[in-house]
Amino acid sequence: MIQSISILAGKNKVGLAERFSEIHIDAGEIIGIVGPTGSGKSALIEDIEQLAQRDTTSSRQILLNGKVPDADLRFDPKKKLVAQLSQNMNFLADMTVDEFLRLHAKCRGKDSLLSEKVIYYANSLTGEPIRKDMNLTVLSGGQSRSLMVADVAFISDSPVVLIDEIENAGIKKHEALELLSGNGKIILVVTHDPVLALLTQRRLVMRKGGVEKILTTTEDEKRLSVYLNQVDRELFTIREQVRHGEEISLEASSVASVTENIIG
Ligand SMILES: Nc1ncnc2c1ncn2[C@@H]1O[C@H](COP(=O)(O)OP(=O)(O)OP(=O)(O)O)[C@@H](O)[C@H]1O
Repeated sequence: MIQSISILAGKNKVGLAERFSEIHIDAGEIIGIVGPTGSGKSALIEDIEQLAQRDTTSSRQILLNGKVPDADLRFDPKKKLVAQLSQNMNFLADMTVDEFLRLHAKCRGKDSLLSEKVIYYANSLTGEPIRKDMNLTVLSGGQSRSLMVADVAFISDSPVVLIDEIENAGIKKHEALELLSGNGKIILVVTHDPVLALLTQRRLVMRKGGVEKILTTTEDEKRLSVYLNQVDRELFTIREQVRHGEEISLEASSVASVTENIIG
């Protein structure tokens, strides 16, 4: 059981020591990773994925539960630490949702009845209903991502979930993060989307290959996050209405509350 991971500082691209000694992340925490292109976001994630022991370009060291991890955790592909979720991922298998989930549960040594639970929670993240007899290949982007999130939450054993570029994934982002972190996973979100970035508890700011700053989400940012989430949820609803060919009414109560704030 992984209760925490610790990142012990290494060096940035120009060989300077990073300005922290240790970043301790507990299970259930949501951490943002931000920074411009080439600033070292992927390299940091790779260090965590490989459980780096001062043997990567950054010279960082990763501890699990405060200790140096066993070698089999590093090299056994079945004990993968990090599950990845990204906007560009799609299912390719020609099987139904239920067949896939049962097979995945079986491979992981879990009860195949989990399939029902995964579909139930996936449906709470998307506006387009997912049925168990649907073929994976016909799922929309939003349906696929919702299913992946729920699958990672309940079937995959990976204690760390990396979320990369889900800005336009067509799912309820707040609920997706809650579902994953509520299941005791450590969530790393690489994003510049304020809706996601401000939902995190801390943001690691990358620059020149090193962690330059660690920002703790302020009370102001938390308040802004609540507002942005409301806007995001309304956008989600309106997008679904547009998708279903409906007319959009400004008077509809859910839309009005947010638009009042925006257009006064
Ligand atoms: N600490 C480091 N020491 C040496 N090289 C590094 C370090 N961190 C990153 N690099 C190198 O710098 C390059 C850019 O890093 P990386 O791909 O991690 O950036 P990124 O922020 O993920 O960029 P993008 O947003 O474009 O995906 C890579 O070649 C990587 O190997």
